[in-house]
Amino acid sequence: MQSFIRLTDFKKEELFEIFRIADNIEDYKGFLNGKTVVMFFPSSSIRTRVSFEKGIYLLGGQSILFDPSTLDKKEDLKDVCGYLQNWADAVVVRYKDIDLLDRMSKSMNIPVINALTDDNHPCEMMSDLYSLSKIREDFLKDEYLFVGASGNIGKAWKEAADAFCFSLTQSCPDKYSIQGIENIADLRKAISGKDIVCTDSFPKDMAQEYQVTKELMEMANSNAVLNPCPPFYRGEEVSEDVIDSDFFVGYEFKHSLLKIQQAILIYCICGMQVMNL
Ligand SMILES: NC(=O)OP(=O)(O)O
Repeated sequence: MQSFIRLTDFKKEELFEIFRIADNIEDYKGFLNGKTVVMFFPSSSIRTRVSFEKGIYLLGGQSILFDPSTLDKKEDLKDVCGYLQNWADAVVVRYKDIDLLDRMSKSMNIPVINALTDDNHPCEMMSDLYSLSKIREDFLKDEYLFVGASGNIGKAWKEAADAFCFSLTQSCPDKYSIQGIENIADLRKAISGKDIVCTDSFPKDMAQEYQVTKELMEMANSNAVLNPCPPFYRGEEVSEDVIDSDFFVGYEFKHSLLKIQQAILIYCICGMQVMNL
């Protein structure tokens, strides 16, 4: 078993193995029969939680949901985990502090799967890249642009670029730049030559200057796509017209969350054994 906390904990071929499991998800029917996945999600999560719950149900498993504040008990986390592993086969955690996930992983012999922290969002990145792998000629040769401030989604894109080795540029005021990525503060210059434009909600002082519009997307490479991280806000980081245009990859793009999160659970519970199935 292996936890799924950072993409950079995995070799590229291991991440592609998760894609392979997702491609063949029908072969894993009943994989979670008799198994329980304990999930910690705040009420704000819609997409990640629904797709995890549905994915566990379709694999024959049971999910039990707690609010993440349950992990803030006075009881030592090691003791919570020591008991939990008696009945759970994996845990899925959305929590601000990634250190808590690392501590849970060290305290249990079951996988801990990161469903968003203040540092990253590895399941969402895997789903986006899997979806892109299906619609782009070679998604690793595309030029990626992240429009937004340093935050969990921007850092998640950097982590994904490091793990999969693709080219990523950021566009934001210099004060919001992410260490280790080129920042082109002028969005008009930054978008030129890009294939995949990603956004996150951003601080109010970025709103107008950095709003991705249809006119701006027309300055990117032909066949460029806009992949905003939901929840996105029309009229803030993205214009109404760009969301209603063909540049927006659409709601169905996130359909892959279901398969990919199922594949992550399978991979993490089985580890290398799945490669021999
Ligand atoms: N993007 C994302 O993680 O969506 P939810 O917060 O709705 O799960």
